[in-house]
Amino acid sequence: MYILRAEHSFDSAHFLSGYEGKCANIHGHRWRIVAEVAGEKLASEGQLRGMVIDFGDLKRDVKKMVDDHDHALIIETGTMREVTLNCLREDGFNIIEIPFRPTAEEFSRYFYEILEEKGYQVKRVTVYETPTNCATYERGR
Ligand SMILES: Nc1nc2c(c(=O)[nH]1)N=C([C@H](O)[C@H](O)COP(=O)(O)OP(=O)(O)OP(=O)(O)O)CN2
Ligand SMILES: [Zn+2]
Repeated sequence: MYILRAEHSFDSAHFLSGYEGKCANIHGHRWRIVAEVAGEKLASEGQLRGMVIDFGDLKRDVKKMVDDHDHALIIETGTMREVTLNCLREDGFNIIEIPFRPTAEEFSRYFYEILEEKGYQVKRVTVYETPTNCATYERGR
């Protein structure tokens, strides 16, 4: 099996609702997303000869997915008062609501599923929350 890897980063803020400690406050990370996709066979002719897929396509899709989350405050639905959310939105802030706690683990599954929906045979997705801490999602066999 061949495994291809592409990575991209985005800068966004989050907080962990219900967390006891500093991560309960709004703070930012440079999130680094490493996506790995698999393929059994290489193309035998044409532009893709010797390739599973074109890195250019994979890079473009990973970058688009990641850029969609850049420079935002990413919050779990229901963890911020509507009035606060509305004020932030009215003041032009980019708020992304997601239906899960914004941890590295949850993001790794989330980005895995986005790439899967685009048709990739995803092997695993790793999300670095800091340069030294990451979580990886892959399907059990
Ligand atoms: N298993 C997980 N644990 C934690 C997660 C997570 O996603 N998965 N996330 C957090 C917080 O988001 C927090 O921002 C991480 O902070 P911390 O580990 O403290 O990272 P720092 O780089 O800020 O650490 P310093 O030691 O203060 O430099 C918490 N846990
Ligand atoms: Zn954090």
